[in-house]
Order: sequence, then C-alpha cells, then structure tokens
Amino acid sequence: MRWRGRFGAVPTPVVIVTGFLGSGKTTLLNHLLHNDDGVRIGVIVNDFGSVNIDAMLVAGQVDAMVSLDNGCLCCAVDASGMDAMLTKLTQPDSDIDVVVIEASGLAEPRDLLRLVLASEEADISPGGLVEVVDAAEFEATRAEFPQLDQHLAVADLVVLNKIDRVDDAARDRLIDTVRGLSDGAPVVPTAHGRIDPRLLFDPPEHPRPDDGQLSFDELLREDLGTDCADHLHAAFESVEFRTDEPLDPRQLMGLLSDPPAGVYRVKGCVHFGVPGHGQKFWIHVVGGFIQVSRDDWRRDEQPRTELVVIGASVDASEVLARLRACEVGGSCALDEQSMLGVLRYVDA
Ligand SMILES: Nc1nc2c(ncn2[C@@H]2O[C@H](COP(=O)(O)OP(=O)(O)OP(=O)(O)O)[C@@H](O)[C@H]2O)c(=O)[nH]1
Repeated sequence: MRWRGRFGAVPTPVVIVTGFLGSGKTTLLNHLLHNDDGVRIGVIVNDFGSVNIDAMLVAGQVDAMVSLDNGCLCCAVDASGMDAMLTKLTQPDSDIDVVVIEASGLAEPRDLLRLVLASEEADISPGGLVEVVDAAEFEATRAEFPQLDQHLAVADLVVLNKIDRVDDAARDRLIDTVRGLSDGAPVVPTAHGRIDPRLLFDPPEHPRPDDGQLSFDELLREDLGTDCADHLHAAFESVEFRTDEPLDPRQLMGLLSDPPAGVYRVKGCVHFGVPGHGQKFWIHVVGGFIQVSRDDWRRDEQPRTELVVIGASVDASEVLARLRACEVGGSCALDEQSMLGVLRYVDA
C-alpha cells in the first residue's frame, strides 16, 4: 500500500479506469466504493453524453466527486484542466487516499495517462491504468473498432468482466487474446467488477518501461491532446432524451430490442406510467444485452425519464422520434400486463 494517509506522507495515487462502452466501469467503481476497507476514494466521473448517468449512479456513495460530461476527458480538458480537478480532490482537507478516474467508454486511455503524467499537482502520483473488457462483446467490438487493441497495450491491469456471460472455453480464449494484446499485463477474470480493491490501490506490478510498452518519459514527450480525430469517440455521437411524460413500456422495450442502426449503448432512468410500477427504472443496453433494475425516486426528485443513447453514425432525429413515440398521451391508460416486457429484464 502507498496511502498518503491523512498525514500527507505519500502522494495520492491516481488510478485510471477505462474500457469500451458498457464494459462495466461504473459497476467496478461501485464495487470499490462498497468494499473500500476504510480507504477514502475521490472520483472523477466522465460521461460522453450531456446527462452524466454515471455520476448519478455513484452519487451519494463517494467521498468526493468531480464530474465532467458532454465529451471525453482525453480531449475535453488539457493538463491544467486535469490539474484543477485533481487539486480539487486532493486538497489537504479532503482526506482522500486515492483518486479513481472513471473515463467515458470512448476515451483514449493513452491520452488520459499522459494527462495524469503531465500533472504538475505535486501531491499525486500515477496509480496505474485499468482497462475493463466486456467478455461477451469484446470479439465483435474489436472487429469493428480495432483501436481497442491499442487501448489494451497501455493497460497495467486488465479486468476481463462479464465472464458470467461466456462459457469456460470462450473465457480461456479471451484471457489469452487479451494477455497478448496487453503485453503481459495481469488479466483478472471476474463478473460484476468484483475484484480485490487492493489490486487497484497497490502500485502496478506490471513494469511499464519495458520492450513493448512506452515509458513514462516517452509518453510525456508526445504532444498532448493535439489530435483527437483518430480517437474512438470521433466516430460516435450521443443523443439525450428527457421527458416528464411517462413512457409506454411496450413501446420502449420494442425500441430497445430493435434500436435504430448504429446504437450500441443506452442508459438512464425511466418513469413508466403504469399503476403499481411508479418506481425509477434504470435501463442499460450494451450491444444486444438489456438490463433493468428498480430504484426509489429521491424525495426531492420528480419522476421523469432521462436517457442517453450512444452509437456510431446514429440518426439522432430517428432516435428522438422513436423515443418521443414512447411517450404516453394524457388520456391513454396502461394496463399492468404492459410491464411484463420490462420485468423480464429486471436484474437479468
Ligand atoms: N451480466 C453482467 N452484467 C454486467 C456485469 N458488469 C456490469 N454489467 C452490466 O452491464 C451494464 C453496463 O455496466 P456499467 O458499469 O454501467 O458499464 P460502463 O462501462 O460504466 O458503461 P459506460 O459508462 O456507458 O461506458 C449494466 O447493466 C451492468 O449492470 C457483469 O459482470 N455481468
């Protein structure tokens, strides 16, 4: 361990958590927050869309948080912007032991690493880069976006998540593939991000300056943040949808099961207008996989829907038109049966 502790002895480690859309970064972060063993964690949460769903999902559990939405951290801030966020989290009275940066699912890990390395904040030190891989979607995603291979190349630790969704043979094959791409970084297979927190908060054992990987110095010598055109997020866009009107569950589930072309990720909370089902429903779609969970609205919260739809070359007007078509008109009453299509995905 190399905690700064509350006495300022050691710089605060900054751990970067990256991974493609929906791979399980927020799930892993939540696992860390619930199993922190007294370690005080400050987080920087970055979401691609203008509604920061990830910040909503970790709010209230974290010791200190800075959130950045509407863009990828790798390009949306420069070194001084990153410094400002780190300074805010690590100021002497914050008592934070470790900072975890949860990048958006489209951020460029290498540039994030360079931002942390270039930091002039004296009280922090790089704490390693963790790449979360979705075991169920990785092969298909990699075929479409070969940049993912480079993302793995800078990882200090690879979390092969969602192994509950693949068989043993596929899991073993993936471990080999991912290990090859990450130049020997440790690969931890898991489900629901349940890794031992000490893996992240200890200094990375994987030696960075070796044959295959760039050293800190080499990374720093590269120009910082000059060209984002080849980043994954350049090919993606997000569409945000908010409404106070309740949504028709049949219409929405029809849309999520057969989304407009290019859509890969949908997340957010939904208010259905069905008697007996007035709770908040969190919706997650990753590739073709749908998951729903129930929650209570906060006391000060007005039930409403806030969804972010992310994809490559999506037709935003089609997405919005189809979402608008899910709104329940004032006079339309929904029967309880209409919820069946939602409930079959609850905690799937
Ligand atoms: N079956 C299964 N589902 C998982 C696992 N880990 C996460 N999920 C689900 O996958 C969905 C996406 O998880 P998140 O943690 O939000 O993923 P993320 O990487 O933060 O997503 P973005 O920020 O949009 O890139 C949610 O429905 C999670 O509950 C897992 O190991 N197994």
